[in-house]
Amino acid sequence: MVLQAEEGRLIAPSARVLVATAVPAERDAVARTFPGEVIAVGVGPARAAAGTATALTKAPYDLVVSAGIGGGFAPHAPVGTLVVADEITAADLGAQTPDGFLPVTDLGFGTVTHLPPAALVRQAADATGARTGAVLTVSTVTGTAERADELRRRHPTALAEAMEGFGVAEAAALHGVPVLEVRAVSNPVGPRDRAAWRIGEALQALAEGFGKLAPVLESWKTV
Ligand SMILES: O=C(O)c1cccc(C(=O)CC[C@H]2O[C@@H](n3cnc4c(=O)[nH]cnc43)[C@H](O)[C@@H]2O)c1
Repeated sequence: MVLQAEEGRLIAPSARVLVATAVPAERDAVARTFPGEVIAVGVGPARAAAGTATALTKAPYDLVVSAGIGGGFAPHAPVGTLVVADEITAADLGAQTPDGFLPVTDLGFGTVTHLPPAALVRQAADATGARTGAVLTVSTVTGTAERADELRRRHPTALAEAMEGFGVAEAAALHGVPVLEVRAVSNPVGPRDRAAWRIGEALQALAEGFGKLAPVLESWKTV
């Protein structure tokens, strides 16, 4: 590790951290309290993967963070809760069969889960008071109680769902960079009620969370 001199002391340089959100409102909420690089890559796993991969080809990073608002699974992740993913799982990447859903890995392809570094997950949760659990990536926002129950059954540790984490994680993995996902809950996962989404409350929780997370992220190193 290269050390920098500051006022006669040797200090480790800050980790280079890239935070990827879906939309500009999320980017601006994170940027209010986090001084590192924050980009809005678009909604959904494909845009997230493409945008993150493009950023990673332009500059080196030590860590990539997928961040934004998300749906929370009741009763463990109510609106306003901050969730740090200990597992980032693509919940709808696979095949439907008469006997149920098969993840793409059961078909002999790719991966459906990325694991953020456990020590970083713990430090992030300790610093922010966030809950830790699986964050699911979906291409279709859950809109019925039946679908929410199916996801709960298939992913018993899931706390939240969103639409970008797995795409960000795939891009990070291709570049050999560790990944983290942080979500502030704006709505319950379940029957669609867009008017009930508490976006302002979630963006505030996201900003406050990143203020507490900043020293953890900046001091985090794999070596
Ligand atoms: O309308 C606004 O002002 C506004 C401000 C910030 C964000 C939004 C979004 O619509 C963000 C979409 C983004 O949110 C994630 N999300 C939120 N809830 C869920 C959910 O229940 N299931 C899946 N994804 C959810 C998702 O990552 C979207 O990209 C609007």
